[in-house]
Amino acid sequence: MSEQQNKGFVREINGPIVTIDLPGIRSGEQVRIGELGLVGEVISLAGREAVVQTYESTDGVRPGEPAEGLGWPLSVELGPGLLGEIFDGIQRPLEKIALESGDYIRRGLALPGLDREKRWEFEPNPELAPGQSIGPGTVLGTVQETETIQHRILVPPDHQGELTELAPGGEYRVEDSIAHLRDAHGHSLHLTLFHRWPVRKPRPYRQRDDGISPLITGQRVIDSFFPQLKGGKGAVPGPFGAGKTVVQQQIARWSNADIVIYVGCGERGNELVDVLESFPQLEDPYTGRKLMEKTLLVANTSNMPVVAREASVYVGLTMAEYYRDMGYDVVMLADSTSRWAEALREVSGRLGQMPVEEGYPAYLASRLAAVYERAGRVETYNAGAGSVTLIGAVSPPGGDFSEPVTSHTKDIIETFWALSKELADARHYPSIDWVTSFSGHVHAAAEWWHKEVDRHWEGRRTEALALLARDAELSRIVNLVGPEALSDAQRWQLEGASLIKEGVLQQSALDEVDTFCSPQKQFALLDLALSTYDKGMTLIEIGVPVSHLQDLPQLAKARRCKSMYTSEQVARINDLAREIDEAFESIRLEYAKQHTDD
Ligand SMILES: Nc1ncnc2c1ncn2[C@@H]1O[C@H](COP(=O)(O)OP(=O)(O)OP(=O)(O)O)[C@@H](O)[C@H]1O
Repeated sequence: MSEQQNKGFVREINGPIVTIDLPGIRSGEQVRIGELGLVGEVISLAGREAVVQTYESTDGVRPGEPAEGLGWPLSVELGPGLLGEIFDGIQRPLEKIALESGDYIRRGLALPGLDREKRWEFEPNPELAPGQSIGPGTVLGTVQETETIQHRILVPPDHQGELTELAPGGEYRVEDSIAHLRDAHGHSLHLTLFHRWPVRKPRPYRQRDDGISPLITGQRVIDSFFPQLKGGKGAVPGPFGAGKTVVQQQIARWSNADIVIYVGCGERGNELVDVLESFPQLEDPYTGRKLMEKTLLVANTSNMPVVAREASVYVGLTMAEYYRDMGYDVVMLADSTSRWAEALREVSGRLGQMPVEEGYPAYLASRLAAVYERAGRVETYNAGAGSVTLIGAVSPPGGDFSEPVTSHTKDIIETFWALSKELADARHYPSIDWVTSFSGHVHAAAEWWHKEVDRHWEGRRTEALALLARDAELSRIVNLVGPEALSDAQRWQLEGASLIKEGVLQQSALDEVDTFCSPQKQFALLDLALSTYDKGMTLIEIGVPVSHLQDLPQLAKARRCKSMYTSEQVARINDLAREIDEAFESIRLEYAKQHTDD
């Protein structure tokens, strides 16, 4: 990327959209606008005039003020020092900004994403020697970025040649040279611990990888009912206050991903504050270290215009792809893609483009698809597997899932966790509706579950969903004609469904024991509910009145045992299943005895 800078001037200002006169400017180029040097990006060109979307408020900028092209597209800095950081939508480190300019970001503030002074202990790759040919993905060495994450310093995707020098082990700053290579034209290039990458250009990889590994989130309704694979695309649509943020935070906190990237995109300030305050306190359940050691946050701050949300998703995605290149499994959470789409709407409106559905531009669907397309499990250049799982929250106005962002998202993703207002109102959390949610990964995930947990997993899941569907039908009858109209078998079906709802699907994020549930415990709870239901039904079929079964104290225990036993105490859940068996057996014997006595 050339660092040559072009100068011009501002012609016209229309909110965040600024027209500049700047000969030689290129489409997509990053620019600085006005005396303040506001950050922007060229979105269209007409001769020497360029239309720029600015990521900072243009209040006070006047025609005639200078405009400057930086010579490179909107890019992020990729290198050690990303983890644990909180960036704004254009990768400015928020904590450092707070130190420099207080709580408010001074407009035009140009702070690099990565700390220039910090020294990192670089360990060169012992298998490399000058004279070797190196290319995209070659590991030049490693840096221990945090206690748990080793940062592999890779040759960037657009570099290839002969290694002429590799720095010895020692402390280096991100701008220090750690290797030299000679390219095919004989030019000597030096490589540092970091490089820049344009955010709108997906990072390349060798090929897609079809390996199967579920993203275990510890949330039963997700893992056991609507599973997500690593590298998959998911959406969490939900009406106001139904629990989107909690679902995303639970995934960030408990999932078995190596790296978590949380992009708070246009959500209300207090929700972001909650994330920013709570994350640094959390512990990673897999390593016992601080969760922030494997996490980075991108947050649109309240003084950034709507348009800035657009960039933040690409900034997050590029960093996610970068860690994927190192062979890590990354989860990126975007909260929310609706607010992101509002930025597209605002820009297209200001450009006078023809609105299509509800004011959104015609390219809404293709932009959404292009964002989600960057997720995936891949074979990296250095032959390992890595993945980016992308999960976007969607906040449809009025909870209407037929609106454009939700409906287009639904066509793109593989996993749809639809939150329901009715369930949230009834305090059934997570309020993921088992009727409207779906996962395209069930059969693939079954392979893993059958091998690692229990070969009855897929069958049990289907039985549970069938019972829940039956419950919905029967509840309609009860609403119409009252419970008296139901037979004992039907009442037991309602009882079985309620065992699944309370004992399996409901899971409080605030319950210390139940907030995370291992796959083994998930299956044990599901099996407990269903085997209780099955055995009860055999008793009902020989004529035992349903009330005899409903009164059993063990049933109440089956509803509560998710919070009584931890993931390490699965054996206790199996003990309870045996206790219920014995109780049913004694009812059967007693009933048989009564009938012989009669
Ligand atoms: N799994 C859960 N366990 C316990 N409580 C929950 C759970 N999910 C949601 N809640 C409750 O619901 C409240 C609202 O959840 P949340 O903030 O995630 O909703 P939201 O859909 O993100 O809201 P908004 O539309 O405002 O963005 C939480 O503060 C919490 O009290």
